[in-house]
Amino acid sequence: MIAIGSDHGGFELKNNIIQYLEENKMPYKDLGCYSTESCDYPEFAHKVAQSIQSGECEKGILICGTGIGISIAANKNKGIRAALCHDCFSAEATREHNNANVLVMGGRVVGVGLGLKIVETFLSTEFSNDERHLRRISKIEKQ
Ligand SMILES: O=C(CO)[C@H](O)[C@H](O)COP(=O)(O)O
Repeated sequence: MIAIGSDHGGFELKNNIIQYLEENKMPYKDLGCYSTESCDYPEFAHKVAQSIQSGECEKGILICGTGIGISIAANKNKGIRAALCHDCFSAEATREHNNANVLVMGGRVVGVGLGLKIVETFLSTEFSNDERHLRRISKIEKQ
């Protein structure tokens, strides 16, 4: 299950991603926001983080205007490795190297075409399980 959330700045891209997930029969949970009305991104970062921490969702996708604020907020939650990616190379590398469990994008930064390609790359790339990456991730967890 994929948890997805955004503020008003990411609302449109979130809707496009939801359409992509539905077309590809990928189960998801939409944790808001539900309109373009101005709202506060930490709320949605926290909801997505909680759904992963509880084990209900395996991965998450978060979008705000830039992707910056919502990734800062998401990364304050234990066990959350949220990666702000605006290119496919980073989306692939963050899965392979960091075992990132949340993809973050800026709805005012990327267009729909690139955004969906980044989602596809992130969701289809496995963690390498390499010893050096596991060691580094465990150091993050201890901080
Ligand atoms: O990108 C963001 C946080 O990093 C927000 O989406 C952005 O700050 C919202 O701005 P505004 O309230 O002016 O629409």
